Amino acid sequence: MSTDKAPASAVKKSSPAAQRKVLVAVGVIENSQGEIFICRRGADQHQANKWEFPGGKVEAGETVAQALARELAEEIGIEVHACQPFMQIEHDYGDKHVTLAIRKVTAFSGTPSGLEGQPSRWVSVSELNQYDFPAANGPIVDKLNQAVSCKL
Ligand SMILES: Nc1nc2c([nH]c(=O)n2[C@@H]2O[C@H](COP(=O)(O)OP(=O)(O)OP(=O)(O)O)[C@@H](O)[C@H]2O)c(=O)[nH]1
Ligand SMILES: [Mg+2]
Repeated sequence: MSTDKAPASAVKKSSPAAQRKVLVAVGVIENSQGEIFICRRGADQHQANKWEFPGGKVEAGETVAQALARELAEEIGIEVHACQPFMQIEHDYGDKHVTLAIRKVTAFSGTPSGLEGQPSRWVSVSELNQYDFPAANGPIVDKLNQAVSCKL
């Protein structure tokens, strides 16, 4: 038997189930008028052409807040100064299982725009229901609407 093989532990690949699991940092960004910034996903992306709250996958060694700051700088050109936990959602799309770690961006600088060519806009919370979001996003839109209906 050959003895020059790497030990099994060194070549072990993560299971197919683990490979389709992703942790995603998602930013709910609000302006002084209470509007929320949303972007449209590309035609070649997962959940193609749906609207989203900007963000992306957390990379190895990053915290959610670090990933959020990196993604929002890359995708929409803002610098995040502070964020707060908003909610966490687990959703299985069949081809992919996502954990959305959603943060409310409470302080940022810069003017957000779609730096990757993606359509983007500020919309009032009551208008969010008119946009086609990925199925996982339903509870985010509901929670934002509940917060608005509680304001006097
Ligand atoms: N950014 C973002 N991703 C979402 C939302 N809702 C949702 O289900 N996702 C899912 O989260 C996953 C990762 O998001 P992403 O595609 O933005 O990741 P990324 O920026 O790192 O993209 P990349 O893979 O092109 O580098 C996708 O499967 C996407 O469908 C959302 O509101 N915002
Ligand atoms: Mg993204």
